Amino acid sequence: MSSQIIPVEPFDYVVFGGTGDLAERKLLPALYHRQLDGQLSKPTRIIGASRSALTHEEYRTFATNALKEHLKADEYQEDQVKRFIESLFYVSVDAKSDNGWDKLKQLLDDGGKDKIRAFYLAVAPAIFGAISEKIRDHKLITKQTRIVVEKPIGKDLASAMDLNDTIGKVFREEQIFRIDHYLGKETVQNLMALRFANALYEPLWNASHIDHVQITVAESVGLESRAGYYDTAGALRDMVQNHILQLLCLVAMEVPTNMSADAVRDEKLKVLNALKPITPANVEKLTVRGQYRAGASAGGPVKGYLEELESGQSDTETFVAIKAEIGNWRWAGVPFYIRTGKRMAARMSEIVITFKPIPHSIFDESAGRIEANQLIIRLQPNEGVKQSLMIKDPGPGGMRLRNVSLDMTFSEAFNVRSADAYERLLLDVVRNNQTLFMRRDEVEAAWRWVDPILKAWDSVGQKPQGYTAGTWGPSQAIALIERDGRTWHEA
Ligand SMILES: NC(=O)C1=CN([C@@H]2O[C@H](COP(=O)(O)OP(=O)(O)OC[C@H]3O[C@@H](n4cnc5c(N)ncnc54)[C@H](OP(=O)(O)O)[C@@H]3O)[C@@H](O)[C@H]2O)C=CC1
Ligand SMILES: O=C1O[C@H](COP(=O)(O)O)[C@@H](O)[C@H](O)[C@H]1O
Repeated sequence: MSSQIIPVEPFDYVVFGGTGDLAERKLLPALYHRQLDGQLSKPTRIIGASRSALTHEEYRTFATNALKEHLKADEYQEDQVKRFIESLFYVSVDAKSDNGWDKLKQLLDDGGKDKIRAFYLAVAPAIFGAISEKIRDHKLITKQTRIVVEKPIGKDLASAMDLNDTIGKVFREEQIFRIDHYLGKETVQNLMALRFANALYEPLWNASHIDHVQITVAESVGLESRAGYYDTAGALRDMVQNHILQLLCLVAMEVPTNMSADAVRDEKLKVLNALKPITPANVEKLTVRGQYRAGASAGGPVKGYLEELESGQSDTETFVAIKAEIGNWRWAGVPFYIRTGKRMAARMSEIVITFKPIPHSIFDESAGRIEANQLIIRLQPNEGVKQSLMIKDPGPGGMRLRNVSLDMTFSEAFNVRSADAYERLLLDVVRNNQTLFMRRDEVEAAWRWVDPILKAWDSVGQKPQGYTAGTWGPSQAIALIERDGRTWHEA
């Protein structure tokens, strides 16, 4: 066990949707990893809850198979798996009936009413309300209870407000943990460390010194098995409304007075409220929608988006690029170029801060071109931070300048495994720390900016442009930034 790992108090985690894809691929492996690192104390219990009629033993078999499939060979350690599996239980409940709820109450109460109790809603948002009400009606809420809610939180402002109202009728805001798994990524937290634990950047972190910011979240995968959900959402709702706007907020927010949940979230909220509106008058200039066509990925040829759909037709975007601006003193006139898409050339997510060029060069032409400094924060792959600097080419050949990078890849620098975002977030719930979770007003403010873009696309009839799978998106996305005399950063 690393000396930095502090065990948390014992807890009961009830995972509604405990037999689903999210539980299988992410939640169970994340909790197992925390045990492996020595962070779970006895008598912690993880209780799967969904309609399927399973015994505790059958659920343990399900979980063992999930760990076998989703852990690396050296992470699957028989003795550790055995210990983990012993902490698993299962209750069959239906959100829409009273079946099973008394059993769940009995199991929880057996663990003690003072024990930390977390309910994770890894189910479709349509049953968030029904489950919340059952939790209340069957008196499962104790002083130590929190609820965790997965995305999507709505498909527009009105539905997000409805969902927040529904959950808010049962739980207080301090009990509600709205997950955005990007906030649990190591580099995203490092962004705050970089900005607020160094004297170096903050004085330069404004429109006087920063030329522009780029945020790219590129995926090489396509729809996988999520066509039903994705085709009703699209890239703007699926990635921009939540993950990308959260990244933008962390880059752009003022310095919070401390790391408390509300201090950080107050500052993020101000950024969301300061985003300049995109309207039918400017939407075609400021946004690009794309949809992938047949092409190639690392594994060989891949189908186009429409061929993956049963209906064979759709105007849903699988790519979006936006030139956003923040209307405040710190960021006036600094464009934030954002882009995200599926079936792009690589899985690559990064934030690039490009500083302004030096105001005057004292070097003659033989020194070569002086490039603007860039700070690159890599989310994936190879999480890390890179700072480019101009230096003199070594040797006696005169003053020739070269652009070099101070490059730090966290896993190499610290020789540690990069933990999955869910590992951090699941335990922040236990620790009752909401700093990396979205507050209601943030989610709604994000929709307040996104909704008009969706409406503007409809109103001007802006359809997605085709792009070949395995590329960086439609040519119009390149034009979006090149019109301003800038280019997308090439990883
Ligand atoms: N999968 C992922 O990677 C991600 C998922 N999410 C979100 O997480 C949520 C769950 O997703 P995912 O795991 O993929 O979905 P799945 O469809 O794989 O799983 C749904 C789960 O809900 C249970 N369930 C369905 N109806 C009821 C009911 N009436 N009462 C009790 N349990 C019920 C199902 O079990 P049973 O049939 O036995 O009842 C199953 O365990 C969704 O909101 C999704 O958008 C968010 C980010 C990523
Ligand atoms: O929330 C989502 O995120 C994933 C991308 O997450 P990452 O951690 O693999 O970068 C995306 O594939 C999915 O469509 C979206 O719903």
